[in-house]
Parts: sequence; structure tokens; C-alpha cells
Amino acid sequence: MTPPRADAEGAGVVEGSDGVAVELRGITKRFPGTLANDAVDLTVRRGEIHALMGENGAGKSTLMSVLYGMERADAGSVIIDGREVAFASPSDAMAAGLGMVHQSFKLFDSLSVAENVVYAAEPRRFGLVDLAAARRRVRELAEEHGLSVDPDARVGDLPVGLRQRVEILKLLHRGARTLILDEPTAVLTPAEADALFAVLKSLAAEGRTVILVTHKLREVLEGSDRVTVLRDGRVVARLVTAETSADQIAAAITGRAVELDRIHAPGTAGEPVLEVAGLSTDAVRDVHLSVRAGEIVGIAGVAGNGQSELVQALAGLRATTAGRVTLRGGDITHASATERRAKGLAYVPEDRHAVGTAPAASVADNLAMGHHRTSLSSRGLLPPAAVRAHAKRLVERFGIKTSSPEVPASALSGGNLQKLLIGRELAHDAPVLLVEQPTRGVDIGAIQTIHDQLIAYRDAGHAVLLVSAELSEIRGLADRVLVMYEGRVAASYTKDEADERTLGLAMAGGDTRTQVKAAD
Ligand SMILES: Nc1ncnc2c1ncn2[C@@H]1O[C@H](COP(=O)(O)OP(=O)(O)OP(=O)(O)O)[C@@H](O)[C@H]1O
Repeated sequence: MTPPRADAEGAGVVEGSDGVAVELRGITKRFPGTLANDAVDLTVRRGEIHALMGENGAGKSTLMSVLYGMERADAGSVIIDGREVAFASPSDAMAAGLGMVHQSFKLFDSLSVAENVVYAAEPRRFGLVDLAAARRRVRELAEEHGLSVDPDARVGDLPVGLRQRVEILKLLHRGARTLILDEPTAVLTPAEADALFAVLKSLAAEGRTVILVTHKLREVLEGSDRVTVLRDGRVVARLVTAETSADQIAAAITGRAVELDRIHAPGTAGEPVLEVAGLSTDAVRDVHLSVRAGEIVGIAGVAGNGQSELVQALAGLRATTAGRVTLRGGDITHASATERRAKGLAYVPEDRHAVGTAPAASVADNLAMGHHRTSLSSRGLLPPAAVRAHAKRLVERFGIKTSSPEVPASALSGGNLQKLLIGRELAHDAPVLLVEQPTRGVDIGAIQTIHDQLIAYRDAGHAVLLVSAELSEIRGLADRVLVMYEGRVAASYTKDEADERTLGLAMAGGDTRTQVKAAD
């Protein structure tokens, strides 16, 4: 691992950069109406795990895009291994030893692990791709870095944690010495996240460098060496992880005290409004549940145990093979998604990009979507003034950071798009809300806002079915908790019973409900 040498005259070599892998000096990047990065300085030492944190829209992704050659800064310099660089594209950044794992992986599902890892940098024999060498290479890299994965597996068949491994192996194959990971644990199970951090720590111990963009305080405290916090495009804190606390980081991020992991008091439940009896789909088996007015029912489970499929079936987006669903007493088992909506079912899907929003439409139009039959509309039409006023209200209520409601939704940062989606669905005031992963990619201050809004929604007498991979979210919000395992509801707990250990065991397939009761 030799850093690139300066040329004979030493041009481009920056003084005082020993032991520094990446240095950004005075990076400024402006978008129309937004100063996304304002003279940002960031120093990342070789061999460290450096967390980059900050509210949604603080400028983290923009800064990483500048570093990785995807965006050109208006001012400032990028220094890699002591040498000033000017990347015109990510391939320049890769050639200088940087590698980025994006939130949506860039892999070919139909190809094998080995083919993906060596893609565009294949070992060749007599001009042909040498697949045997590719397989060997994957095995070597996997062994060297503790990243075991079968070189012959088809990528599309792998769980998300292993697909992420393939991305990392691909970067290592291309010689990346600095890895940038954008919210890498957002879609991982807790066990996969632990495995990822073990890998990152061993890469750092080898002298590689990791830059981690994340909102998760716990993983930053456990897994990083230093933290840089951005707010409104500027650096507001540089912290040594071992010398700081969750509260200090949270205060740096939001500029105020945040109550972390609050457990909300239970609500007062009324009549059942959503009733599910014996529901089955391709991935769900014989589910019985009911959600009452004024109640939040949480569904916990390791990703892939049928939670998403259950909610999709309830939303009318997945075929039901058996069972019966009633909404406020009316049978909706075979109703379309549109009919269910009209009957009072709102839905916040997990995938905000593919199903939830229209990126080219404006923020205001996205917030108005589906409101053609609500008080916003006048004979099925949406008057522009009403759309604007509606957008203004929701932008304020949910703290959606945007230079104007007229910009396209694609200009919003990831977390702000999530706030838009939640805001739009809550504004329907529907008697039943199905919500999946409401705070994925959302900063800690906004998590508090979204949680408060969901509780207020419940207290106004609505029923909420909440699916979340975050146990702290389930415990904080839900009045009752169901755990799904292998497509079934494996256990059901009251708020008091649902401690982290009990839920964790049930999620792993061991229903401890009876033991807990016996011990009481
Ligand atoms: N292409 C663009 N056009 C206009 N504005 C943009 C564009 N990309 C980003 N912005 C704006 O720049 C600011 C910084 O966005 P950025 O995506 O860097 O934030 P972030 O810290 O990564 O947020 P998140 O945590 O939500 O991912 C935001 O106000 C965003 O709306």
C-alpha cells in the first residue's frame, strides 16, 4: 500500500499531510437557492473510521460527491495522500485509491459474485476473461479481509448484507485504500450491521481508511474513531469518539438537546378498525391481527420474515391467497389499492423512491398527490393556491428542508424526501395508516418530530400499523408488539413486556413470551 509519489519537482505535494488519507480544504458547493457546502474543511487520517454526521440536508452527500468526483466544487481543494487532485469523474477518484459503497448497490444480479467483483477490471488469459483467476481472487480477498462469500453464488440470490460485501470486495479488488460508505447499515439487520463493523475495523487495522456517512449514534459510538458534524453546510464539531457521548453528538447535530429513544406512554384504544383473519400471501402465512382506533401496533422482525409482504397485501399491492381483511367493518379482501385508499387506508411504503414519490414533480405536487378526493380539492381538481398553501403547512410541520416548494423532489436530500412522504400520508387523516420504516435515513432531530407526529395521529383516534427494523422505534411508539418470524406472527407482547431482549429472542425464532410470563 504505497501512496502515490509526487513527481520530480514535488508539484502538487501538500505540506504537513503525513498520516492524512483525505483532506478537504474550504469546499464550497452551491445549488440554485442552496449553499450545500460552505467552506468545509475535513481531515481524515489514514487507518481511521471517520463518521460524517449531520441533519438531513446538512451537506454530507454533497461533500462526498465532491470528494468522489461526482460533483465539481465551486471552491476549495481535495488532497489525497498528500497530493492535490482534481477529479473529473468517479473513475479518477478510483484511480487515486478511493472507493464508494452507495446506498443502492451497483451490482449485476444475474452475474456471479466473482464476475461482479472483477467487472471492468477482469483478470485475462490470452485476451479472455479468466474466470478461474477471478474466483481465486475473490477467495484471496475474502480470506485476507474476513469477507467470506461464495464466489459462484448468483448476486441476485444473496441477502443484502452479502451483496454489500460484494461491493466492498469489488472496491478492494480495484485497490481502494479509502472506502466511503453512505448509510451502509440502513438496510441491514442488526447481525449484518455487526458483521459489517467487524470488517470495517479490520480494514482500518490494515491501514485502510473508512469514511462513514450515517445517522445512527450507536454505531458511531461503537465503531468510529472520530466524528465530524455538519450543519447547514458548515462544520460545527470535530469530535474524538472515545471522548464524547451520544448526547454531545446529538446536540452538535441538531443544535438543541434531543431526547433519545423516548418511550411514549400508551394510548387509549377504541374499537377495532383493521381486522385481519388468516391472511396468507406467497410470503405470509395465516396472519391474524387487529388494530384498534387510537392504537399503534408495531411489527418487529428481522428483515425478510414477511413484514413487508404483509403490509403490501394490506395496502392492496400484493395478491392475497387466503384469509379476510376488514376495514371499519367492510370487507376489503379483494379491493384494489385505490379502493382501499378511498375507504380510509393510508400507506407509507418502505421504498420512497420506487413507489412513494415522483422525483421530477415539484415538492408541492408530491405533497398534493392522492389528495384529489380530500378537502384540498375542488370537484376533483387541485387549485394551485390550495396546493401551495398545503405544501407550506407540511413543509413547516415536518421541517422539510427545501429552498422552495416548487423545486423538483429529486433536489431534496434523502431524509427530507422521507419527511415529505410521511407528511403527505398523515395529512390524509385516514382512519388507518400502514407505515413501513418511517425514519429510515432520517436524522435524530427529525426522528423525534416524526415520532411525535405519529403519536399525535394515534391520539387523534387513528389506527396505526407500524413496521420497523429499529427496535427502539417499535418500543418507543407501539402499544402492542407483534413479532414476525418466517412469515407468521410468532409472538405478541404488551408494551410493558416488549423489552429489547424479549423481542430479540422472538425475532430469532425463539418465542419467549411464555417464559417471560412464567418468570413474572
Ligand atoms: N441537485 C441538487 N439540486 C438542488 N439542490 C440540491 C441538489 N442536491 C442537493 N441539494 C440540496 O443541498 C443540500 C444538501 O444536500 P445533501 O444531499 O448533501 O444533504 P445530506 O446531509 O446528505 O442529507 P441526508 O442526510 O438527508 O442524506 C440540501 O438542501 C439539498 O436539498
